[in-house]
Amino acid sequence: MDGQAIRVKKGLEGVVFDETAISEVIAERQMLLYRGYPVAELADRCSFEEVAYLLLHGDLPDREQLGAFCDRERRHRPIDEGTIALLRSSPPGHLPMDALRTAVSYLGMTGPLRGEEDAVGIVRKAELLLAAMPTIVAADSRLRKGEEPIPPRDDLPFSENFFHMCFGKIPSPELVRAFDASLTLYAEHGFNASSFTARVVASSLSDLCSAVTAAIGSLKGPLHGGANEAVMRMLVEIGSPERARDWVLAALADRRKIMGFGHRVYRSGDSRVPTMKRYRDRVAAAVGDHRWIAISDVVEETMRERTGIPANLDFPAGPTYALMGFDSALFTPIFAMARVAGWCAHVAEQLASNRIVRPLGAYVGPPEREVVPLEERGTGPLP
Ligand SMILES: CC(=O)SCCNC(=O)CCNC(=O)[C@H](O)C(C)(C)COP(=O)(O)OP(=O)(O)OC[C@H]1O[C@@H](n2cnc3c(N)ncnc32)[C@H](O)[C@@H]1OP(=O)(O)O
Ligand SMILES: O=C([O-])CC(=O)C(=O)O
Repeated sequence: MDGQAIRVKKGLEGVVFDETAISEVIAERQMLLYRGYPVAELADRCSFEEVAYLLLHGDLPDREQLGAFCDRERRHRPIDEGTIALLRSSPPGHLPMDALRTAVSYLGMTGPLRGEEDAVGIVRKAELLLAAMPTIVAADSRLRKGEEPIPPRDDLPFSENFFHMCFGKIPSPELVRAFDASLTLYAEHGFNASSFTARVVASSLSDLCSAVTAAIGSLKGPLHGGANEAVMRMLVEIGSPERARDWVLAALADRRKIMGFGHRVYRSGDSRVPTMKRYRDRVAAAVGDHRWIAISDVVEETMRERTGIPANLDFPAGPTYALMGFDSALFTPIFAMARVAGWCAHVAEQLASNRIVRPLGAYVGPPEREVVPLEERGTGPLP
């Protein structure tokens, strides 16, 4: 490389990859804006449908626009027999994130989601994915338990309908509101690993379902979206507030990462945590179960004292979903159901001003060497 010193940016830390008008993370103010609007205000004042519209279409909808958007979303909730058959044939004990990834990939071979992309058509396709993903997640969650899928209803808002498809009933408005707000908080977050993945795939002019399939794969990892499930496994393993401090100290002594803590961009606190905690606490009060909060408080206090590393969104979100009755294996698929709005907005933005993503690597392997023919390499029989 012209003899110049190369500085490798592991994990692309601090690298500005492109411009974006979708969201702004202002870490020093613990602030997150979606297209200029503070996410805490969006979570409190808007439905997830309004927020998804904002991310995909660029501004908050008026009533007419929202009505038309919700009509389209409700119309596209049912999934086809092929997708259901695919879920039915998934191996027993499979992970819901694997089922979701496979089903979205399958959708890319079918009907209106098939084919090439342009920045405008992509938003219509995004609406189809937004509508279909909850149906896939709910159907798979029931099939995994040996239960029949419950078809979506077209007379219910997004969050109510998801509860209906998972449980056959809708919980109290308090729980539905908290769930809806959590979707808003999860919907978008700049150039995080999964959104970056979606943009990289889109940059080769691949199709939307390929980009979203890859993004789901990226989200699944415990350093990213998979952390909300890992948080719950940790809280269950700790079991009681009395055991929490020693558990954390032992994990830190083993140099293990504590799930739901730390962030590449926020160093002094995740903008979304205060809002998510507020909803978590309301849900705990509504269901009368404060066990996970009591353990969480000790974990957080011990982390603050020993490392100064603050919690991220996954820390309060995981136990909130558990209190709502969801299996922990569903937490990351729920994250994906929300983040698909952000992923698709990123794919559209990438395509609107595309250049293929192609960074460099600093080669550290063997220097140039001559190829020795196989007959001269060792003495064993030739295959
Ligand atoms: C919605 C989301 O996706 S938010 C992220 C969810 N992920 C998690 O909660 C998983 C746990 N957290 C982590 O693994 C990390 O903090 C990440 C992946 C989020 C960020 O990673 P990075 O920016 O690369 O930070 P990095 O891992 O270098 O951490 C810096 C230092 O803090 C420590 N640290 C960071 N997070 C944690 C943690 N959760 N527990 C213990 N120590 C931690 C690291 O060990 C490292 O210490 P060192 O300098 O002594 O080696
Ligand atoms: O921004 C990140 O790196 C991870 C995160 O919080 C998110 O994707 O919501």
